[in-house]
Amino acid sequence: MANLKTFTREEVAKHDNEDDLWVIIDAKVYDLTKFKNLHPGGLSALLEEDIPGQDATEAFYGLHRHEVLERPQYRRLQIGTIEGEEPQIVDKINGDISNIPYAEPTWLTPGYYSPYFNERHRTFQRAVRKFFDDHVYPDAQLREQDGKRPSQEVFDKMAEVEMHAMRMGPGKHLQGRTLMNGLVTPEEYDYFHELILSQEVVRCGARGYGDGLLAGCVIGLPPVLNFGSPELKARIVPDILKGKKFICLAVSEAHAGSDVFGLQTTATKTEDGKHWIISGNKKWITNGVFADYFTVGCKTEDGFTVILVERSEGVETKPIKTAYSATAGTAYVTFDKVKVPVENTLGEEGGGIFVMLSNFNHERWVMCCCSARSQRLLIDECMKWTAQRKAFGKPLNTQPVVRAKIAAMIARTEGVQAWLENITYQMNNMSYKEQANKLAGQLAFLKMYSTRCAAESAADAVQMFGGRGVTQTGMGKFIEHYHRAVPFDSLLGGAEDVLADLGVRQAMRGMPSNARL
Ligand code: HEM
Repeated sequence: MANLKTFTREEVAKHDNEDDLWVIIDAKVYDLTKFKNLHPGGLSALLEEDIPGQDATEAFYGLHRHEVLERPQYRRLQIGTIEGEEPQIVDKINGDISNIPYAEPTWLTPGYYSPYFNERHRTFQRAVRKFFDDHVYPDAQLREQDGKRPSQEVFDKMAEVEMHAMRMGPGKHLQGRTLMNGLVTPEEYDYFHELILSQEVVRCGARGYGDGLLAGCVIGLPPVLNFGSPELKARIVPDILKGKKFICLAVSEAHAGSDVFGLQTTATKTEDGKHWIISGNKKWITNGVFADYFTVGCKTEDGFTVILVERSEGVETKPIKTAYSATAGTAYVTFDKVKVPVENTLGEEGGGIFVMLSNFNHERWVMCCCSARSQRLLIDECMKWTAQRKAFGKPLNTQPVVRAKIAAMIARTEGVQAWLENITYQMNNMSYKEQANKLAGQLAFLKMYSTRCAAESAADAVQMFGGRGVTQTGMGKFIEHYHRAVPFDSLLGGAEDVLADLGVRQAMRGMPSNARL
């Protein structure tokens, strides 16, 4: 921007035709003469009577995201600014808090208080957000499009600040590590820190990439950490937490999803009792395409057993095409007589249900963190869009029906986050066993409720964006993506109806036998 000049509006007005075409956008002057034939929106749009030589700010923001002007190839088109005027619309600043009302949870909104988050959490949040904006967001936008695995540099950067370890939650695995360059100690790291981390991941607005960013590890590694032998852990965990090796959870099958007793993958012992022989298939396995390790639910003589399988002879993975990007590495996995040492058994033989159940609460809570945060993106997008987009001569947000949709969206999002923070506070104060007893129902309800809210808000957002809400590029690109990907959240970790029923059955078990109306 070294050669920018200043112009008066009168000077700009002289460049008002096809061969000499300038416009003003937010006090910046653009020369579109050479660009006009390359303009993706066509030449005629630039020659409408109120555009050449004039202020096109309103017309531009009704049709383009601000990020268009941030792209280097378009930034070059700016030749100057208007004398005595300052641009009002700012570029994205990495690490910034959104100033759009309700686009951040209250604890991040200036002037509000929180009983849960302290200054240390806030410092941590600022660093994590800056980290994601600097190192993850650009990769997310690329990979969600090309479907390749998240870049190794991103995994490496995350490992430098111990993010892979932090995403496993508070616990022994953090001991001796320097977390986020020392901004939080392993002893003080709590579930609110983890909530922050999980929620910042989601801000990339790229759902497949979010899962590609080692969601498989978040659900597949805890059984190893909690139930693996010390030797097994010493051998595989360090490389996984460094982002060099990848692990996934392989439970659901073509034959059975939530119904673990219906699983058909079998593990039988060799005659000498030293190995398992595993055969069967697993479906919808997040990160399976690039995983080195598989935490596998198997049918065994004693019932259901969880076994760690390493990628080896007889293991094959094929990508499954889903509604979101291949960057998540969603796989169909087949095990054909795979030989696995019995030392890779996680927990007791026949005790797989306990291993799985102990994982479910944390897994569902992480999903709630993500779902709650992702709904903020809808608010951010819809508040901006309905303010800058005009229909029938007025901004969309002058229509009561649009405001009613936004109201419902905000109310749902605030409700979900408040409930989530309450549960997180319980988790910080309960033992793991108490959590299993008291929070399974709460989390089942919250997850079911959150994903229903998300789907309703996504559908409302599409209505507000119209055709752009179903278009993969341009103004509505995040809405289209969200609306397409939101069913994932409603299925992972248990379908909504299954979770709802689980919660009610738990509540029924807690009914006092002498209760009467
Ligand atoms: C610096 C100036 C401009 C640049 C760099 C630019 C760039 C672009 C780009 C990249 C697109 C593709 C859609 C997207 O990615 O959002 C687009 C679409 C479009 N642009 Fe521009 N544009 C500029 C100015 C204008 C102006 C002044 C108008 C006049 C109103 C205009 C009208 C349109 C229209 C009608 C579309 C199609 C929108 C759609 O498909 O929804 N553009 N422009």
